[in-house]
Amino acid sequence: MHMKDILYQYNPWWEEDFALKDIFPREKYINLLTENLGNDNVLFLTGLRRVGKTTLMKILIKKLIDAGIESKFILYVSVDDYLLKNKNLLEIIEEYKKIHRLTFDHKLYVFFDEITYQKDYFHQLKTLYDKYSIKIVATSSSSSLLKDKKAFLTGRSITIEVKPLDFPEYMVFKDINLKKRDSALEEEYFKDYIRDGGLPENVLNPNREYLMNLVDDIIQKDITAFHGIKNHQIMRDYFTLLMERGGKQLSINKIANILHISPDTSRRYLYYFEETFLIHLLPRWGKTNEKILSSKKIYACDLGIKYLFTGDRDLRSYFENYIYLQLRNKKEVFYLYEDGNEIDFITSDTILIEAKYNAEISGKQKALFDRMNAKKKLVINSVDGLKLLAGL
Ligand SMILES: Nc1ncnc2c1ncn2[C@@H]1O[C@H](COP(=O)(O)OP(=O)(O)OP(=O)(O)O)[C@@H](O)[C@H]1O
Repeated sequence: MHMKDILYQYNPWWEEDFALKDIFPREKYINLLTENLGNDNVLFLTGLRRVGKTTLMKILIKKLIDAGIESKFILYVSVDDYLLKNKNLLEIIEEYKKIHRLTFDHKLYVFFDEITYQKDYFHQLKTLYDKYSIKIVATSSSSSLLKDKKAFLTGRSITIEVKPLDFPEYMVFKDINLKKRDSALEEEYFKDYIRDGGLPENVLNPNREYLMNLVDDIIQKDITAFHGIKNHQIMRDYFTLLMERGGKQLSINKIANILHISPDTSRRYLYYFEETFLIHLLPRWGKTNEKILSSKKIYACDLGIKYLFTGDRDLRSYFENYIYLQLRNKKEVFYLYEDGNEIDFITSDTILIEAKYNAEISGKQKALFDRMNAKKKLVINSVDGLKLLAGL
């Protein structure tokens, strides 16, 4: 297949009206992305596989077309396409220029999906950035591949992490509209949300096998194959252990012992999970040294995935995990641990947050809570209480 034909397939709007079917808008992200379309920065979208990055790109493309941008000035390519394996970004752009006889006097909008599949994508992006009047939007499902290389575009790139649907978005996707305030019903729906999680396809059509295959695929393609690890099963076992330890301080050594691997290997594997967004690690609040040496707490990327591995035996742990996901990227966040007592979260601007689903804060914890000099102190113990997070 010629590259020209491939590009035509990826960009149906060059020839016909472009419509998006059965897509729910995710206003928060769309507003944030639209705000960033106007500037020259390279816009990176990261996040877990299947979380909806490509869909957001397509929504942006539709917005541009609806705003009157001529469709030939918009290019979308999935860089991990097998047929484009031997083509670099500059060659793709050259072909695109040829197709539309573009001279680059016009501003172009170029969307590269899964950009990190190109080995030296950052050099190529920099060349494109320096050479043309071009707005580049790119996605990646690996945090570290972006982190290492973004230095080439210092001050000229913005990264937005797309997260699984939160509970209000879940309700929209499920077409549930609680007209009257009904806390009891809301709690029930939240239990459904815990089971389904926030991955769009799984919310629309819940299926354990889908989530299991997704986790397996990420472990297989993005971890074992990518890092040359031969034992796939050990990574599955590792991930199961991580899910079971959700919300707890993680001991790299204990996991190393259980899996019969060295502590160094255990640490390395842990970061592989983190870079695929399958898990998130929360550092301890304190002096720099303490922060580095203390164990981190672990959270799942998605409640549905956590549910797959641990079932519904501890709703409180899901609630805490949910709060972590809401705080993530909004604030720099840590956990607080002092004299054997723990407060779930403290933000860098000293907001204390304790997740206590259907329970009261314990006496010792309360003492620590009261003793801390903090800007705000929140105990969240119900789904209704989650609204307190909106104001942060
Ligand atoms: N806003 C949405 N409304 C309806 N369905 C959605 C929405 N966002 C994502 N989906 C569905 O979820 C699935 C995954 O979405 P998408 O391909 O955009 O994710 P992705 O993050 O780009 O995945 P990958 O990293 O694997 O390429 C698709 O089937 C898509 O239709």
